[in-house]
Amino acid sequence: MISINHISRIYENGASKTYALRDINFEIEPNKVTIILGPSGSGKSTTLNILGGMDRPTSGEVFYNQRLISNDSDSALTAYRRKIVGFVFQFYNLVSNLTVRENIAIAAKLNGNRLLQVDELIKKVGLEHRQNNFPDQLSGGEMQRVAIARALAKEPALLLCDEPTGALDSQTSQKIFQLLKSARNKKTAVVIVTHDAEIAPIGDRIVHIKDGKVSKIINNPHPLEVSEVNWS
Ligand SMILES: Nc1ncnc2c1ncn2[C@@H]1O[C@H](COP(=O)(O)OP(=O)(O)OP(=O)(O)O)[C@@H](O)[C@H]1O
Repeated sequence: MISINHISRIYENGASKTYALRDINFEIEPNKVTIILGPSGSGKSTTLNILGGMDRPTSGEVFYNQRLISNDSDSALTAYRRKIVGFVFQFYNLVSNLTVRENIAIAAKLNGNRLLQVDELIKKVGLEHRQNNFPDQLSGGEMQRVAIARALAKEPALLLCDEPTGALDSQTSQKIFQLLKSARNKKTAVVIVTHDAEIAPIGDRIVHIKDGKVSKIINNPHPLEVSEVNWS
């Protein structure tokens, strides 16, 4: 579904250059959870931003369903982001003056989805009892569940998650990862960025990034259940 071919990304600030990514290659497929694993500063967020059409590589190509998107115009890239990509960030990014239900409904409406689906989504993330609350009345785990429901309201082909449990305790993290794993399907690829090697084996594919390079790719035909991870 997505091919990343020889991507490099150099940040230039005045005379200084940072080589955030150096010639990386990998594929993302639907019905799979791809984990991008690496230490701080290795280039994970830069990779995710390029996958999500929020940034362009300095060189190399990104294909979505065989179509070259890395040379797209700003408006074409915005359309790709709107139609294809759902984002889940570490710090939720909810609209603070909208309720749980409204945060999800607005995403569903923007994408022309049926209102009925809002109920399904609220149920899926287990927030029926919180649907009329505002974000500042929720726990971190609950806010992240709203963010996931909001991302899923798009029925995205690509669900991109940047350290989705970075601010959460381990018990809450387990529930969030279970939810994210269950989001993959024939149409949806799930990509999760993490620095936590313990979590990586839940992925169907693990892309190790180090110093802006892919150091190895592991295809994992028997991914761990979230409950099998060492959460201590
Ligand atoms: N806008 C920018 N300008 C200059 N350098 C940048 C910029 N964004 C990222 N970098 C640098 O690029 C490299 C990769 O950054 P990136 O954020 O992709 O890493 P990361 O693996 O996501 O790190 P973390 O886990 O700490 O978020 C780092 O050296 C970082 O300092």
